[in-house]
Amino acid sequence: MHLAAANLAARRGEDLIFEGVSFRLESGEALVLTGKNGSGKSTLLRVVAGLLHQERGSVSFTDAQGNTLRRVGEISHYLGHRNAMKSELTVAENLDFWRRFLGQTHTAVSIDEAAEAVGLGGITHLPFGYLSAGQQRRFAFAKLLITYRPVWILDEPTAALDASGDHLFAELVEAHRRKGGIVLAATHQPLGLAEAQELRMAGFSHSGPGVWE
Ligand SMILES: Nc1ncnc2c1ncn2[C@@H]1O[C@H](COP(=O)(O)OP(=O)(O)OP(=O)(O)O)[C@@H](O)[C@H]1O
Repeated sequence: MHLAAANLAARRGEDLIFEGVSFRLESGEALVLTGKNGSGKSTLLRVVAGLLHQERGSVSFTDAQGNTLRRVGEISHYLGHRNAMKSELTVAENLDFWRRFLGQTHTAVSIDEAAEAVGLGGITHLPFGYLSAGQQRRFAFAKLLITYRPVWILDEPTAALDASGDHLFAELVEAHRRKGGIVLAATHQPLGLAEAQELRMAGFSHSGPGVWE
């Protein structure tokens, strides 16, 4: 199983944000995107997730049987800057929506188990909007657990977390990797992942002549 990107370029509006980005992640591997604000980390994640069209290049996922899929979003969890939860619904209602939307799999855990896994068992009856920013982010991680997807695409996943949340996040990601999962994450802070590769996004200012033409 592997996730591959070849010679990717992406444009936002009129501007080419990056070009020539390639990587290959095998089962259990993680790639961390770093770089200054505006360097294109979120853009690359969104291209891989299929939420933005690339200007050039390709993204593909090949499963353990050797079948190759171009629509990587179909086998990925995407966690953006926002948590994709409705404030007025309870945590349980939000997670139940996502479980039905994403489709249940035999390897998924229950909503209560997912809440326990993120250290917040017993409060899934509360409206999502009542929770603190860190609690909301933890429940966004719970979404990654209720349906199995081999690829996790995470945009600044630990931004709102305290130290124990950071540790918990690292444990969840490492457990996913031990099961063969692949992780692609953008971050400004260390994520505590073992042997993660790093791709430093340079942004357009380092992309060389001709990029703006
Ligand atoms: N919808 C949009 N239309 C036009 N330009 C955009 C749009 N979204 C982002 N950009 C531009 O694309 C560039 C890359 O943005 P992106 O969000 O990918 O950067 P980033 O590395 O994730 O930044 P940060 O670290 O601040 O999250 C920035 O210059 C940004 O202004």
